[in-house]
Parts: sequence; structure tokens; C-alpha cells
Amino acid sequence: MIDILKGVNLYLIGMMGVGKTTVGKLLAEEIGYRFVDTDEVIVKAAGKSINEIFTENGEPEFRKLEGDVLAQVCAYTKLVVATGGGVVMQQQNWSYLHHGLIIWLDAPIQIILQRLAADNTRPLLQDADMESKLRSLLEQRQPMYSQADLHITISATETPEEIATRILATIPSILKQQ
Ligand SMILES: Nc1ncnc2c1ncn2[C@@H]1O[C@H](COP(=O)(O)OP(=O)(O)O)[C@@H](O)[C@H]1O
Ligand SMILES: O=C(O)C1=C[C@@H](OP(=O)(O)O)[C@@H](O)[C@H](O)C1
Ligand SMILES: [Mg+2]
Repeated sequence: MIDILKGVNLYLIGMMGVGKTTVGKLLAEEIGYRFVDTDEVIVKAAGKSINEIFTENGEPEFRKLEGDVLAQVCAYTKLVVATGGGVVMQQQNWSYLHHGLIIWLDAPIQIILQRLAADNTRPLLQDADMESKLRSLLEQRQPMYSQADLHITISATETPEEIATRILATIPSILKQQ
């Protein structure tokens, strides 16, 4: 696997809660890549949480930081990059994502709702009606997510390890197409 990838970065995209951060870490371990989470880099650089950045600086500032981080990481090779769910909405970010293989982790809204029901770290979901909010975000984003090189649909019972293994098993077929 490492040989055929030739150091090309893997970028994980998809909705909040789908498992980009969790699966990304496992993928990186499996193939001997370094793992980068764009949210984590932003939090470290800003010295505050994502919630604080949204509240104190606003979403546009967060999106600017997110684009800056993506621009910086794509200068490196051998990375698995877990992005934030909204990264796909800025056209310029696609020029960075296309430096590598783009993998869309996709799960039914019901799975995401279950996972994030008790989570308060995603400012965009601090809404009384989390389900409607998720549906409207997905509606806007789905056309962008579908531009990924690889579409992985996750079932409720699949473990992060199983998802990572499935991704790695599918990558050779998409590399051949390119
Ligand atoms: N395959 C899975 N099965 C069960 N829980 C999962 C799975 N993948 C992720 N999770 C859990 O779902 C939540 C969101 O995962 P996370 O990796 O942070 O998603 P994302 O980075 O896409 O927002 C976390 O609590 C994580 O432990
Ligand atoms: O979907 C989004 O707009 C966001 C997703 C979050 O990351 P995860 O997708 O890792 O939850 C984080 O970047 C921020 O809360 C905004
Ligand atoms: Mg994440």
C-alpha cells in the first residue's frame, strides 16, 4: 500500500460525527503516515477551542484559519488529513484537497445524531433541532462531498478499524483509474 501511494496524502472529508478524526488516526498508523487534524491544528494555533473561536471571532475567521491550515499541510507528503466537515464549502480549499486522494466518509443522519447527541464541541450543532440543522447542512454540502475520489458509506455497526481496512482495500482500484 505504501508503495503504490507514493507518499500521496489522504484527505478525509464528510459531515461532523462521521468519524474522520477517529478513522484518520487508524489509517495513518496502518500505512506509516503522519496524522493531521485541521481542527486540532487550529485549536493549538489559536490557543482556544473551536466553540470559543466561533463565539469570539465568528465562523468566517474559523474558515480563514481552516483554509490557511490546509494550504500549509498540503506542502507535506505522507499525511492522513482529517478535515472539518465544512472545509468543502470554500472553492479554494479544493485546490489543496486535490493535491491528494479525497475520501468522503458518508453515514446516514441517524447515525450521526446518535453519536453527537451528547456532544457540545460542534458549534454549528448547538441548535434546538439538531436533526434539521444536520439535514440542511448535508443538503448544501452533499454536492461538494460527492466530488471526492472515493465514497465510503458507513453502516451503524462498522467499527473504525473495519472502515480503515475497507478504505485501504479500495484505494488500489481508484489509483488505477487515475
Ligand atoms: N465507526 C464508529 N463507530 C462508533 N463510533 C464512532 C465511529 N467512528 C467515530 N465514532 C465516534 O463518533 C464521534 C465522532 O467521531 P469523530 O472521529 O470525531 O468524527 P468527525 O471527525 O468526522 O467529526 C466520536 O465520539 C467517535 O468516538
Ligand atoms: O461541519 C463543520 O462545519 C464543522 C465541523 C467540525 O469538525 P468535524 O467535522 O471533525 O466534526 C469543526 O471543523 C467545526 O465545528 C465546523
Ligand atoms: Mg474531526
